[in-house]
Parts: sequence; structure tokens; C-alpha cells
Amino acid sequence: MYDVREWRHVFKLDPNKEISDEALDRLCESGTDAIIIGGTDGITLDNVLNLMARVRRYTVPCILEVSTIDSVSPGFDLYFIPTVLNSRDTKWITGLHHEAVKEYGELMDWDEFLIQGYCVLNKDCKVAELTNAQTELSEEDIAAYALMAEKMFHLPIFYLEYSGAYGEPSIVKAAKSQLSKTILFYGGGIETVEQAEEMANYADVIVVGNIIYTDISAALRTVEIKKSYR
Ligand SMILES: CC(C)=CCC/C(C)=C/CC/C(C)=C/CC/C(C)=C/CC/C(C)=C/CC/C(C)=C/CC/C(C)=C/COP(=O)(O)OP(=O)(O)O
Ligand SMILES: O=P(O)(O)OC[C@@H](O)CO
Ligand SMILES: [Mg+2]
Repeated sequence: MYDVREWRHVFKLDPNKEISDEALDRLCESGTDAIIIGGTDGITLDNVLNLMARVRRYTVPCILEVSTIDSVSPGFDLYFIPTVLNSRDTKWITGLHHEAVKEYGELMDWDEFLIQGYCVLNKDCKVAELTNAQTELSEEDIAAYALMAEKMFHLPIFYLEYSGAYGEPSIVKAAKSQLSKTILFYGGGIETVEQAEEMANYADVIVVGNIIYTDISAALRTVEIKKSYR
């Protein structure tokens, strides 16, 4: 089975963006711990299946981060289900999940599904807009969400999401200080190995996304953090 606890670094690929075979080969062979397939807009069953089939040529674990029910398909190693803890709209906390479980709950192999408690912090990112997230939060507010993720909801993953912007290391440190069992993911704006190292000082797993599409060599260099933390 795939032990997310062992991970340090993952790449997140957006099915709504083009990637060449050569770039995909370099990512999948880079030594990263997993490839997550996910995004917020333009996600269809077609583009998810297409990307999954291409990643499946490699041995790297391939995870679907579910953002729409229509794009879920068998064939992934694991499924991540986001719940946006700081959304102002219950639809993104439990609403869509309730509908999905009502319809498919009996069919699901629950061991394959890990729930991610998201705290979205970049007010300008698409996921903040989509979910109407309350991003004006103090360090204490964010630490409390981390504590809730672990102690109230027993979530396996707490995800500090700054998608598109580099976040505040002190916030990541504050969140980490609340967690002993729940795994801390950090994602947002990582473009250099120095930034990757800085966030990996506190987060258990760092997520590298957008830079893949603008500077593949820089994206690949972030995997170097794995050498210093093994
Ligand atoms: C295996 C199998 C076939 C099972 C069938 C059963 C089945 C269908 C089970 C589903 C179970 C279930 C509970 C599903 C949940 C349904 C659902 C739609 C939940 C809502 C998820 C949610 C809160 C989505 C909001 C958006 C979000 C948090 C997306 C995560 C990805 C993310 C933040 C990407 C970053 O965005 P990006 O697009 O990169 O942004 P930029 O362009 O700005 O970079
Ligand atoms: O795309 P970036 O900004 O690297 O963020 C990664 C990931 O957290 C997005 O969901
Ligand atoms: Mg992105």
C-alpha cells in the first residue's frame, strides 16, 4: 500500500494543461514520491483519463485529487478528497461529499480514499474564489484549523494551500506545531529548491504545481530536497 507518511515531495499535474511526453517522463522519473492529478477548473473525465494513462506508464504512485464527481474513475493508486475547512459555503465542506457518498458510498473502497482538510490562504487563487474561502486569517486561526483537522475530525491530511503564491513559513511552522498524527501538506508558489527546502522544514509533504508548466528544469530541481531529508 502507499504510505503517504513516507512522502516528502509530490508534483501536482493539472489535467486542463498541456504537458509534453518528454516533460512528463522527466517528472515521473525524477524521484518524486507521487504524482497528484488535480485542478480547479476545466476538469473532465476525458482529460483526467488521458493524463492518468500517460502517468501509468511509470511506476510512480498516481493519485486523483477529486474536484468534480464526474471526473472520478477507477485506476488510480489512491483518491484524495478535499474538504475546504475555511470555505464560507457548506457545499465545499460537506455538501458535495454528502451527495457523492449518498450515491456511491456503498461501492467505495474506503481504504483508497484519504480526506484532505484544506485551508486556502491565497485570496486571489481560483480555489479561494470557487469555494468562497475566508482567507483573512491570523496565525492563531490557522493553527486552530490544524488542531480541528487532527483532533476533531481525525483527518489524515491537513493542506495549507497558497496555490499560485509563495506562503508564509511561520504559518506552516505554526500549523505543524499543532499536528502529531495528521500529515501536513504545503502547496503554493514553490519555484526554487531553496523555497522547497524552507517549506519542507515544517511541512511533511511539499506540493509543486504551476512551475512545472513554466520552467520544467526548476520544477525538477525541487526534488533535491529529498536527498537532505532521507
Ligand atoms: C474509485 C471509484 C471509481 C469510486 C467511485 C465512487 C465515487 C465517485 C466516489 C467519490 C467520493 C467523494 C466523497 C467525492 C467528493 C466529491 C466532491 C466533488 C467534493 C468536493 C471537493 C472540493 C472541495 C473541491 C473544491 C476545489 C478543490 C479544493 C480542488 C483541489 C485541487 C486544487 C486546489 C487545485 C489547485 O488549483 P489549480 O487549478 O492548480 O489553480 P491554479 O490554476 O490557480 O494554479
Ligand atoms: O501550483 P502551485 O502554486 O505550485 O501550488 C501547488 C498546489 O498547492 C496547487 O494546488
Ligand atoms: Mg495550478
